[in-house]
Amino acid sequence: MQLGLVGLGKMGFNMRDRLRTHGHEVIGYDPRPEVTDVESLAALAGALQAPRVVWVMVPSGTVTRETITALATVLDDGDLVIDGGNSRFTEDKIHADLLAEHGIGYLDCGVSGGIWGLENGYGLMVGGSDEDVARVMPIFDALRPEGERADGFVHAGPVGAGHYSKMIHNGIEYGLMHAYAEGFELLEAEDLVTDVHGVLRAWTKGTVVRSWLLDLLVKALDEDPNFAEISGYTEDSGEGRWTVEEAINHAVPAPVISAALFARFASRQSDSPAMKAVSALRNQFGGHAVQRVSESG
Ligand SMILES: O=C(CO)[C@H](O)[C@H](O)COP(=O)(O)O
Repeated sequence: MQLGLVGLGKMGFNMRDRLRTHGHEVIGYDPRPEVTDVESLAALAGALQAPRVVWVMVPSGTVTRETITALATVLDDGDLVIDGGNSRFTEDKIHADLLAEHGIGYLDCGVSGGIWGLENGYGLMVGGSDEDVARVMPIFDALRPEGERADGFVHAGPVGAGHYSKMIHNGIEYGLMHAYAEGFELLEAEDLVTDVHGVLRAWTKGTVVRSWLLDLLVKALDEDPNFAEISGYTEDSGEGRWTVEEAINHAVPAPVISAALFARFASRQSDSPAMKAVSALRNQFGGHAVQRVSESG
C-alpha cells in the first residue's frame, strides 16, 4: 500500500527501507534535503492518493505537536495519521481530537527495535479503533518481525494504549539495563573473577538471565573493553520519568524503575550536594571524618 512517512532520522529512515523492501510505496518527508523524497508536508499530501495514511516518526513533544498540527491543515476528511514516535500517552487524545476536527483518523503506535529493526523487524504496540488498525495492517505486518502476528504486534486498546504500553516497555528497559550494569560493576569489583567479559558472554547462552540486552552489553564490551572510551554520563528522553509518574498516579510500587532513573540523574553529577550534606551531618553528630575537597582525587 502507499504510505507517507514524516521524519527520516535513525528510525524513520530504516523503516522506509524496510517497508519498501516489503513492496510498499513509501513517500518520505524530512527537512534534510539529502534524505527527503518531497520538499514539504504539503508536497507530501499532494503526492499521496486519497484516502491518505501518514506515519509520523519525529521526536516527541513540540516537534510531534507541530507536525500533527501542520498535517491537519494539509490532509483531508478520511485520511489517517499514525504517531510512531515516543510521545507521552497523554498527548494522544489531544492529537486524536485535533485531527478529528478535520475528519482525520488517528492511531498511536509504540515502536521498539532501535537501529536493529531494519533487519529484525520492530515490536509494535498500537492504540486506536479496530477499523483504523485494520486499514494499516499491511504496514504493521511489514514492520513487525516475521512469524506469528501476536509475536511483535499488539492492538493494545483505544487511542493512547499504544504509547502507554511503549512507555512501560521503556521503563522495564531502564530497570533491566541497570540490573546488568550493577552486575557488571560487582563482577569487576572482585579480584577472584579474572574474566568478567567471559562471564557475561557465557551468560548469553542457556542461562536464566540471557537476553538481547545482555547480548548488546557483550557486544559493547567487545568494541570497547572495560568501557575505556566512554564516560558514565547518561541522558534520558522522558519515558522513565513518565513511567515513575504513572507509578505514583496509580500508587504502584516501582522501586526498580525509579532507582534506575535516579541513577541516571546521579550519573550527571561530578559531585553530589546531597552526599556532601550526609558527610557533613555524620561529621556534625558523630565527629566522623569528612574527605576535604583538597584530599579527593
Ligand atoms: O524507545 C527506545 C527504545 O525502546 C528509545 O531508544 C529509548 O526510549 C531511549 O530512551 P532514553 O533516552 O530515556 O534511555
